[in-house]
Parts: sequence; structure tokens; C-alpha cells
Amino acid sequence: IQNLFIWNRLFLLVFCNSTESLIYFSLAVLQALEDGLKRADADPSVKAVTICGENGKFSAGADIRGFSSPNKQGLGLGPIVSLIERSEKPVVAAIEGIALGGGLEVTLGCHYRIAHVQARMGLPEVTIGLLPGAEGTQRLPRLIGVPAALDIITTGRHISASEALKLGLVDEVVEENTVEAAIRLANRLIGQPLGHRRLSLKPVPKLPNMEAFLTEALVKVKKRAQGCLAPELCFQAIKAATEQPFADGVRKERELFNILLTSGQAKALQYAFFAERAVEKWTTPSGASWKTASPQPIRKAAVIGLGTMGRGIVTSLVKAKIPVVALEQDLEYLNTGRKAVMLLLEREAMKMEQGGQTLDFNNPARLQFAVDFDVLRDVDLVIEAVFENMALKKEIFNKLSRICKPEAFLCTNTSALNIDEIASVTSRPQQVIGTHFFSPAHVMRLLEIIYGRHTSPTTIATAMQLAKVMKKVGVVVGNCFGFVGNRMMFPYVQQAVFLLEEGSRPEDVDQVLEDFGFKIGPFRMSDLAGLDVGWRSRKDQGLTGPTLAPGTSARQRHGYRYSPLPDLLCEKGRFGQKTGKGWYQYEKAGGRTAKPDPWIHSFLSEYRDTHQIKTRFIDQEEILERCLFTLINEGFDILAEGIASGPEHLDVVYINGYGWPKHRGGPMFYASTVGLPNILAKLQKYSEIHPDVPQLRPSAFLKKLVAMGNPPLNDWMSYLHRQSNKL
Ligand SMILES: CCCCCCC/C=C/C(=O)SCCNC(=O)CCNC(=O)[C@H](O)C(C)(C)COP(=O)(O)OP(=O)(O)OC[C@H]1O[C@@H](n2cnc3c(N)ncnc32)[C@H](O)[C@@H]1OP(=O)(O)O
Repeated sequence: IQNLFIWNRLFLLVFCNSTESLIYFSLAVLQALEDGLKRADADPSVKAVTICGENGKFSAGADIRGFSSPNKQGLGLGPIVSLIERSEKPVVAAIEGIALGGGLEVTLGCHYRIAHVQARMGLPEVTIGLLPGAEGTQRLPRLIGVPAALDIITTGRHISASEALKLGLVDEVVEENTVEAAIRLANRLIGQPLGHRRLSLKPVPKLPNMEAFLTEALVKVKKRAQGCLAPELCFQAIKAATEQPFADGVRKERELFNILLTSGQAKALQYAFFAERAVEKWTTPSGASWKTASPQPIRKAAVIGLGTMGRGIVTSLVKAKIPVVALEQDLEYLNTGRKAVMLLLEREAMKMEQGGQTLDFNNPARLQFAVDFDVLRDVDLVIEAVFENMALKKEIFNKLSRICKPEAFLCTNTSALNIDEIASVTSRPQQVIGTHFFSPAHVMRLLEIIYGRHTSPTTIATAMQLAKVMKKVGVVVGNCFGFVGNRMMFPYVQQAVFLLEEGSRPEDVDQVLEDFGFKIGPFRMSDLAGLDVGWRSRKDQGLTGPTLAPGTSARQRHGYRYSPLPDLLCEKGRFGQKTGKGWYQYEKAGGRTAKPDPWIHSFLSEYRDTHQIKTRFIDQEEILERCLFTLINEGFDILAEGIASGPEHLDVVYINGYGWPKHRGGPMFYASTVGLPNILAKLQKYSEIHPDVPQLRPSAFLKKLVAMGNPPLNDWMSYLHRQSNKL
């Protein structure tokens, strides 16, 4: 390649056992980049430079692990980007695969950018609690303007090559070999002036109403951030670009970057990034994992029940391009379900069209509706999503076991029911598995995958593969009441209700938890989900309703504290949003705006009078600690019982399914930041005050970890194994 200096073999990280490579900067890569540029500059035979990645991928940016190491890798990238920009020889970036974070910032130093049509670009630093700290917050607004730069930097979203071209982020999009196209362009550029292509020398394009635009944008950014610091600091860095010369803007960017780098939020978000990837590598206590099991292909699936969950699941399968049969019990239910599914799919198709994609769902080979179980004979996998009722589920599974082909997998969408009991009525318990979707199922990313006593590794692998194809985060967990998510949620909600008995109001409790970062507090959540759901479950468990033994104390069950408050609300027809009244009042049945309800306030004070409970002021600290620490305490029991194979699993469940603020890393990560001795001490304190609440009694595993000196989260599970070995 005569007059060109081809930058190649720079970024290489071989991952998994595939031949693909994902590239991110290490110190060695930075050094090589700097040395090479200097050599290219000094060598008169080099007339132009092309920078590309290897194996069809440009760069995934800096090594995220490097940010938490004392020797912070990637920090020297800004000066190298400047060095590229200053080069007297034209430098062209050939973007293939991905150019993310520092990878994209390198291309902003280049004088021209060519992207392959399938390339994706972005500055996702905000998602790991940082900002584009290699001068990206100063160059991008100069290239594509403030509104587009703000959007890309504060959301961290990936953009396609065609969007990048429209925005002016790249100069050309090619379908053929990108590196060759870049070399051709570089050849044409030799000897041409480059000054106008150096972004640091350009002004930020003016807006007629920049000040007003920025004021409004900040409000939006803050609202979306929900307590996360990085989006606001990204905003500040871009604002600096609009107000200050390039060099001062870079100084400001560095200052803001350092604030973020040393913040707990960046650590939490980076932990969450790796936690999500760690749960993909599932294992079970018996040693099953990807290494021991291969997923089976799912060429056709079925969904039984077209209620809220079934509709979302069908939509997810269609989006994943898996042919699906949707089944209902009769034509009336089928028609209602069909209309609802088609509406969801139309909305999804519209959203996808905006991103240049299509969704084919009007083809009967892709989506079929039926009432007859016989159509299930040839499906590879069934997801049952009927009403949460054991007898009904068992009846369906028994039927499925007789009708479906022997190799078909049978999944149940349940939030708490026993997988083994459901599997027991089939002739293939090894192919029965729980798939707990979260509502709305076509939106929520979490999929709890619950193996029973007889579930085979192949079935787990197939369910995990299905999650991946549906672009969901599958988390493999063991079988127990409520599995991981709901089991941890029970003590949290229970404490919230106990706090009402003692003196709080629903809006006080919600406010504290929303200030902590939850999307919605427990009472708003309960109103949204419907209070009748829990009521039905408590009736099934004999905790309330006609099966309750006469003479049972109103506030005790099985010798422990019980609050009948949610049951009393249901008896009054207050089911939440759907009836227009619950813990809050709404403008109408189905309304969404929660308003504190004076009726609830007087109902609570009458309740306290009836039960001779002295109303007391409960401060924010107590609300937060009692709700969160009982949830975390349950998490330690779950780990000790082997229901989940590590704390990351619990954290991924909570971040993706329960609105836990990601910038706090998940409940178990949060526990590690609060310090286990502190959590233990508080649980001990509250447990002494409320001895009739077993959920406040510290878990033996938590006590063990404190006794072992509060080890880091990564080491927790090793203490558990040591403990079991001794036993
Ligand atoms: C004065 C201050 C100056 C500061 C200068 C700062 C300069 C630059 C900062 C940055 O660049 S920050 C990093 C920005 N980049 C990202 O956030 C990208 C993160 N990665 C992804 O989004 C995805 O991994 C992907 C690149 C889109 C690929 O997705 P895919 O689904 O194909 O694979 P994964 O399973 O996600 O990843 C495979 C494997 O690779 C690991 N990995 C990916 N990216 C990084 C990274 N940037 N650093 C470290 N490790 C990375 C990922 O964890 C997986 O590892 P394993 O689980 O297989 O071990």
C-alpha cells in the first residue's frame, strides 16, 4: 500500500472462543497509536493515513475495567486525538462494525470519516457513569450541532451509519470494503488543505435561541436522569463548548470527567455493565452451564393466553422473528386478544420504521391465532401465560404434555408458583421451565428463568438462548416461592405497609423511595399493578378471605405480624388505578395521575385507633432502611440457599425488572457500598423493636460475611462455599 500508512492490528481482544474480536483501548494500544502517528508524520514517503480496526470492528472504546484500576487506562486519549487532528497528512477513519466511546472520539480527530453501511456509532460513556472525556464533548457539537450532540451524548444511544450520514457525523457510507474506500479517499486528499476539517478550529454552530434551548434541554436531561449524575455533567460539558474556546472547553470536560470518575455512581454503573454480562454465563448448583448444554433451535413457538402478559410475549416473539401461534380458550377471548396484539405490533412496527427497520406480522406463517390445542402439535416451545392459578396451569400442562411433540419445551409464565408442581402433571418434567416475564412483556428486558428439580440443562440453555434472541436479559434462578424478584419484593412491600400502620402516609413512603431513585414507590406501584392481584394470592394462601380460621387475630398470622390494610382496601373495591382508587385517588377509573387521598389518611387514623396503635413520626432514614434492608436481607438468604448463583443475578433482576436505580448498582451492590456491618447493625436494631417480624432478623449468611470481615462483593460466594463445605 504505497503512499499510505495503514493503521491496523491496533485493537484486539479475542473474546469467547470465537474468532471474532472486540476491540478496546489498552495502554499498549494508545502507545502504539501515538508512536505510529509520529512515525507516519516523520516519514516523507507516507502521504496519508487511514485508521481502521481489525476483523471488521473499529473500536468499543476504552477498557471499562481500566477505569477502576489505579493505573487508569484510556486517560491519555485526548492528546492523541489532538495529535491526529494536527497531522499535516490527511487522516481518514474507516469505521466498520462499531465505533463507540473513545473509538468514536478517535474518529472525531480524523479529517474524514467513512462508515460501512452496517456500522454503529455512539458515545455510551454516560451509561457507565462517565462523559466522553477524550475531547468528544467539544468536537461533536462543532461537527453536528448542539441539539444532535446533546441527544447522542446524554442518552449514549447507538446510531446507524445512515443516521450518522444524515447528521453529518460521517462523510460517506459504503457497502463495500470500507478500508479500501478510505484509502481511495485518502489518496484523493493528498496535498489538499485540511484546516477546515480540524474540528477544534471550528465554531459551534449557532442556534437563534441557544440560551432558551439549553435551559429547556437541561430540564429534560435532569428529568430523564432520575438522580443519575452523568447526563447532567455531559450537558455541562457541551454547554461549555457553546460558551468557551476549545481549549477551555477541554479543561472543563476534564474537570467534569474527574468528578464522575471518582463518583460512586460510575463504579455502580460499570459494575452493572459487567453484572449483566456475567449472568449470561449461567450455572446451576449441579454444575450445568453453557459448557455442558446446547440450546435447541426454536423454529416455531406458541403462547397460551392472550391477557396482558400473553399479548406482550407474542409481540416479543414476533419481533424476534420466531413464528408463533397464539391460543385462547374461545373465539370471544381470541378476537379481543388478536385486536390487542395487532395494535401492539402496529405500534412496534412504527417505532422500528423510524430506525429504518421493518416488522412483518401480517403473514400467517409468522403469526397465527387459534382456539384449538391441536395446532400445537408441531411447535418447538410453548409459553403458557394464563391466569396465576395452579389448578388451571396444571390442567393446561397435562394437556400440553399429551398433545405437543415429545421434544417440545413447556414454559410457564408465573411470578411465584411452584415449577415442580406444574411439571409433575407432565410426562416430561425435564422439559418444563419457568419463564417469568415482566409487564409490559414486549418492553421490559428482564426474563427470570426458573429451573425445577427435573429441568434439564438443555432446557435451561434453550430458554436462555430464547431470551437472547428476544433481546432480553435472561437470569437463571432456582425454584422457590416468588423466585428472586418477588421473593425479595415481599418484605419490602410488607415493611412499607407496616410503616403505614405505625404513622406514615403512602405518599411519604413513596417519596423516600423515589428520591432514592426507584421509578415509582411501592404504593404507586401497587396501584399500577392492581391491589386485587396480591389479594387473590393471599386468599389462595389462606391468609385472608373465607378460608381464614374464625377467631384469627386481625394483625397476626401463624404467630407473626400481619397487616390486613391491603385486604381492607380491596374489600372496599379499591384495586388501584383500574378502579380509580387505591392507596391514592385518580381522576377516573383507569386514570394515571396519583393524588394523595384524604380518605386514606382518615382511614389510616381510624385503623390505628381501632387497633390502639400510637401514631408516630417516622423519618426518611427509617423508611429507607426498613424497606431496603429487609429486601437485601432476603437476598442474602436467597444466595445462601443457592437459588441464585451470585449477587450480580439479584442486582440484574432488580435493575431490569423492578425499577431499581441502575446508578446504585442493584440491591446487593448497594449493600456492599453501605457496608455489611452497618446493614447488620440496623437489622438487629429494628428486629429488637419488632420481634414478631421474621424478615427483620438478619440472615445467617449476612452475619457470616460480617464475621469474616466484610469481604468485597466478588468474594461473597466463596465464603458460602467454605461454610457449606465445613457443614
Ligand atoms: C482526562 C480524561 C480522559 C478520558 C478518556 C476516556 C476515553 C474513552 C472512554 C471510553 O471509551 S468508555 C467505553 C465506551 N464504550 C462502551 O461503553 C462500549 C461497551 N460495550 C458494549 O456496549 C458492547 O460490549 C458492544 C461493544 C456493543 C458489543 O456488544 P456484544 O453484545 O456483541 O458483546 P458483549 O457481550 O457486550 O461484549 C463482549 C465482551 O467484551 C467485553 N467488553 C465490551 N466492551 C468493553 C469495553 N469497552 N471494555 C471492557 N470490556 C468490554 C464485555 O464485557 C464482554 O466480556 P465477557 O463477558 O465476554 O468477558
